[in-house]
Amino acid sequence: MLAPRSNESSIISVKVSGRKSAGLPVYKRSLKAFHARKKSIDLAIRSRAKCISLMQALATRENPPIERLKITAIGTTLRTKMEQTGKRLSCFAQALNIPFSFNTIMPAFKTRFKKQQFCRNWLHSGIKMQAKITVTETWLRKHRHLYDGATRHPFIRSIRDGNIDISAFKTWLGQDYIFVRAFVPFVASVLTKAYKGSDDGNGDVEVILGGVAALHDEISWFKKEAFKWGVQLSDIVPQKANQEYCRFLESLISPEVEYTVAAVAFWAIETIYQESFAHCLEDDSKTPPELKETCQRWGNESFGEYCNSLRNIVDRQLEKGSDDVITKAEATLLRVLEHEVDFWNMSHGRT
Ligand SMILES: Cc1ncc(CNC=O)c(N)n1
Repeated sequence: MLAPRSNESSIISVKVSGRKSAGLPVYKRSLKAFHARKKSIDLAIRSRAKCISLMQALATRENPPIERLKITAIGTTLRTKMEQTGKRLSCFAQALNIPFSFNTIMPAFKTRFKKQQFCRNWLHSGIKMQAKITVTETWLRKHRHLYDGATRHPFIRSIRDGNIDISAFKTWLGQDYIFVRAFVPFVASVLTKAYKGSDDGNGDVEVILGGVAALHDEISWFKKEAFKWGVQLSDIVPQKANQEYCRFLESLISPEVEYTVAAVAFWAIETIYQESFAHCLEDDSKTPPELKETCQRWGNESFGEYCNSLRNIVDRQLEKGSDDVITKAEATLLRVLEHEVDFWNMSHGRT
């Protein structure tokens, strides 16, 4: 559900969406209501700047004092970006002594039109709109702890903080090359399942084909990068965690594994790298310059959009999946998360 309107006194819900700013009149009207000491108001604010001026206004208000400011950002952009915004706003609220909470929701939209329609309705109709929470959203909330373990691993943190041990990086590079080679037939099998398993009016095959194509370039990149760091790829022996992960991928190639289940694994595998490496590129990161290109490879925005397309595919499939398939798919997600954590541990030399 979208930022539920609270009936408690002085609780203000603010909704943030999109990059473009809402018409100023909406904002002015809301502020007027606020100055008139209405007990509860609901603002549709579409930019961080406006949130900040609102907070400044709230901080100087004495009667009645603000009890809590709740901001819900609706997902029209990348999760990591929204969370960054949340962090900044939270710091600001703290400085102003305003009790503050922030949360994000990311409803999936099938088309750009649907998204625009949603945002427009949302701005104008206040709280009446409800966004349906997707299955992936539910899972990520439920397994937040494990998910964060995979995307904010000490290995990733050490890149981000600029104190990574270069030998650990080289280990990761060599092992990941082997992983990516095993990933290719897996992705090809997802492509086959997409072709066979659905009527594909939604263009799943094309999205997945884009993934296959990118892997070709990725393998060349690994070779080039290995040469740069003096890593001899032909000598690499896959370590235990890597072997187990590759074996897991192979098990998913089987035709008995449903398209939905395999697609969930595919989405999760790509997204974990996207979120992990995007974290190393945030403004306040101290990632060493020589590792920036690696982080860019998975942390860039267009890879992020590709991950979102995969997520939409997965949510659409899950929406019509049987209970049995949904249960299997969730278990598969958990196994991917565990394998990813083990993979980072192995790279970090903590097996
Ligand atoms: C262990 C692991 N997980 C995910 C990825 C990202 N997908 C393809 O490159 C990767 N390269 N390695």
